[in-house]
Order: sequence, then structure tokens, then C-alpha cells
Amino acid sequence: MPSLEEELFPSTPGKFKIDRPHTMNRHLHRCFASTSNMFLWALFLIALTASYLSFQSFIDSGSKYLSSSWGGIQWEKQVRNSAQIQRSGGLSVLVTGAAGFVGTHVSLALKKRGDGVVGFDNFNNYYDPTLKRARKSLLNKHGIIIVEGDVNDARLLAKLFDVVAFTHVMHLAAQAGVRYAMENPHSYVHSNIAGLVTLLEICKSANPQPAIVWASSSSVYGLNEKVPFSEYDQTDQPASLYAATKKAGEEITHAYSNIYGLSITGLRFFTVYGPWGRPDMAYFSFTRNILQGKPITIYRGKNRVDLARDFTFIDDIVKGCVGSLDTARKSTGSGGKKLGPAQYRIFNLGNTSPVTVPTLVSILEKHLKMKAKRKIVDMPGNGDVPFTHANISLARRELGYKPTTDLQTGLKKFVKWYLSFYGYNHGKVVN
Ligand SMILES: O=C(O)[C@H]1O[C@H](OP(=O)(O)OP(=O)(O)OC[C@H]2O[C@@H](n3ccc(=O)[nH]c3=O)[C@H](O)[C@@H]2O)[C@H](O)[C@@H](O)[C@H]1O
Repeated sequence: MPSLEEELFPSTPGKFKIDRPHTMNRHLHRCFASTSNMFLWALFLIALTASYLSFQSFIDSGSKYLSSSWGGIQWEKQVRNSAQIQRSGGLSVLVTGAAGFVGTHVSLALKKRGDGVVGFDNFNNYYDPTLKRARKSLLNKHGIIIVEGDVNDARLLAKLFDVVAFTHVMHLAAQAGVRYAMENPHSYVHSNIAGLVTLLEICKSANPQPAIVWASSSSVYGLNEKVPFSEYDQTDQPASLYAATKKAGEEITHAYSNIYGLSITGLRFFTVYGPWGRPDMAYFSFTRNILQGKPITIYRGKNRVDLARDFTFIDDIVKGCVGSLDTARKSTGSGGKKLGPAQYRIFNLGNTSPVTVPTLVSILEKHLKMKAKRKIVDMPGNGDVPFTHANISLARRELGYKPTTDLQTGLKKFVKWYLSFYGYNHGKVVN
């Protein structure tokens, strides 16, 4: 006679057998024939229900541990250690985008002078994440933890503020790149707008509220033709979606400062370059291509005019960021309510010395001791602007900001780092 299991799950696939009533009765009769059998069955069912319920509660309470790597006593201890202030009057800073180019440098500078730093980054693959992981290792060596998460994750951010009473937030997490916005517009809205609002919501409710310094962009000047670009100029003609999201960020932060008393400083970075830089930027991809003997495309503006940028070296930018943190006044709100007027500032952080793109290439050729295969094409209508040029009087006056590195010197340092990091044959198949 076939067993109950064999009857319900026959060996022939696709033939799930439905028991007829009289067969079922026979089984039931056999199973529940005695009281002791019934008692055993009841015990079995209770045990099954109890283990199901406890498994469910394990899934609920433990889901955050299963789906991500944060939470728990050990994790909190690591976060607190990283945020530990090592000098009197020091800051405790949450740095978003800490595995990014500027984020890595700012985190290191703060840690080295004795501030507490907790990094935050989603390690997305907009560009090679192995470079981000290498930056993370560098920070880890200096005692800085990077919490892996997205700035849209309100639960994780709130948890961080539960664990540490951050005095400042250096918000550098963003979707960068001017031309990529045509390929993936929603990533700009996700990071630069939705993520910004999520972070501001957490900061507004934190007690005490932190002061916030964040990365805007020179691109907000868009089609502005008045040079050099001043913070008092109009910025209502963005040329790209990237620029539009950064401009929106300036308006959004203003609203949060106004309503909730958050102290906010926006920094308009001008084409930042240097060691540990971003592979999507021209100076970086040109270097790679020159070394690999591949052609580089140089865009040219209207009437064959060369494009120019106020290229700014990373060390100068770091000084501007740290100066902004040091001069930021405290936020005035408490319990999500504004209790007094709050500081709201915007500064240009540029070099005040624009250089054309062909000149940039010539400097790279000199440092690499190799000729570039130049391909010159008219600038496609992809959101680029013809030139940028910063007026930095305001930052000089308020932050003591004074850039000291020219493009020649800065690119020499970049090339030295590039060759030590990638070697001469980066990405090239060696026969
Ligand atoms: O200041 C900013 O706010 C922005 O700076 C940076 O944008 P950009 O100034 O556009 O830098 P980058 O791409 O290096 O192009 C430099 C020049 O090379 C030209 N360019 C570029 C690529 C190419 O293949 N050929 C070329 O000629 C190109 O036309 C341009 O003239 C950041 O990426 C951005 O995230 C933002 O922070």
C-alpha cells in the first residue's frame, strides 16, 4: 500500500493527486484513532506554529541585518570610534560621498587634525567602484569608517544620528558629471534632489541640529556671460540637468534654512582635479587614453573658440571645505522648529585662472612625456558651457580661501599619483 506521502506527492511529475473523500477518511481514522495520537498531533501543531511565529519575528527584527551591513553593538562601536574627536574644540562630521574624490580628501584632512569623521557612501558604479574601494581602504587605515548606504535611506541616516551627535554634515554625495545627465536623468533627481531632501529632513529633526556644508557646482552659472562669475550673478539659465539639480539644491537648502533654522553653506566647485580623482573627468580620461595610445576628443566651442575651465586643485578645494566647516555658525532649530535666524551662505571655490582644454592636453603631454592623438570636434549640444571663471573675493574674505596650486603643478601631482596607482599600462593588454 502506498504511504500518505507517496499518495499526495506521486513520483510522476505534474500529477498532483487529489485524494477522494473516502480515502481521506480512512487516513484520518487511522491517524486519530487513539487519544494519545491526537495529543501528539496537537503538540506537533503547537510546536510548528510557535516556530513559524518566532521565525517571522526573526525575519522582521533581523531584516536590516540580512539586507544590509549596519546595526548592532559592534557596528555602533565602530561608528562612535570613527566619530571620536581627538582635539579640544574639534568637530564631529558626517561626510556623505566619503568614497568619492572630494569626500576622501576632506575626510582625511579632518581626521588628520583631530576631528571625528564618519563616512557615508553608496559605492554606485557610475565610475569604477574599485577606485572607490581603494579610497575606502585609505580612509580605513586612518581610522575612518565608511557606512555603506544611500542618502535616500532615511532609517540608516536617522540611526547614525542616534548613535552620534554630529556637529556638522559635509554633504558631498551626488550624481556628478555634466554630460551623463542625458543618459541617466533620473539618477540626478534621485541623488541630487530626493537624496538631498531626505538628508535635510534628518538634519532638521536631529537634536542638536548639525551645520551643513554641501557641494553645489560652478555649472549653476550656466549660460552666464559676465566674467568672472560672482555669487551675486543670476543663475537662472542652467545648461544641463546636472546644473539644474544643483541649482534646485541651492533653493531647497535655502528653504530648509529658512523654515527649520539649519545653518547651510553651499560651495560652487569649479572643475576640481587631482590625485584620487574622478575617471569620468576630462583630465583623467585624457591621461588614460594618452598612455594607451588612444585618441582623445577635444570639444571646440562656437566660432572655433577653445573651451576653457577654471580648473581647481583638490588641496585648495579641501581648504575651502574645511574653512566653511570652521566658520559655519550653529543651526538654530530644535525639535524640528526654528528658534532664531540661521546662517545661509554660498561661495565660489575656483582658481580664478581659466585654462583652455588644448592647453590642459599640452600640460599632460609634457608630464607624461607622450603625444596625444587629438581629435577636435565641435562641442555637441550636451549641456557643456564654453568657459568658467570664478570670482573668489567672497570666499577669500569669509573663509580665508586662497588657492595656491596652478594647473602645471597640480597636474604634475596628478600624473605622479596616476602612474603609481595604475602604472603605465593601465587597462592595456600587454603582449
Ligand atoms: O565645475 C563643475 O561644477 C563641474 O566640473 C566638472 O565638469 P566639467 O567642467 O565639464 O569637467 P570635465 O568633464 O572634466 O570637462 C572639462 C572640459 O573638457 C571638455 N571635454 C570633456 C570631455 C571630452 O571628451 N572632451 C572635452 O573636450 C569639456 O567640454 C570641458 O570643457 C565635473 O565633471 C562636474 O561634475 C562638475 O563638478
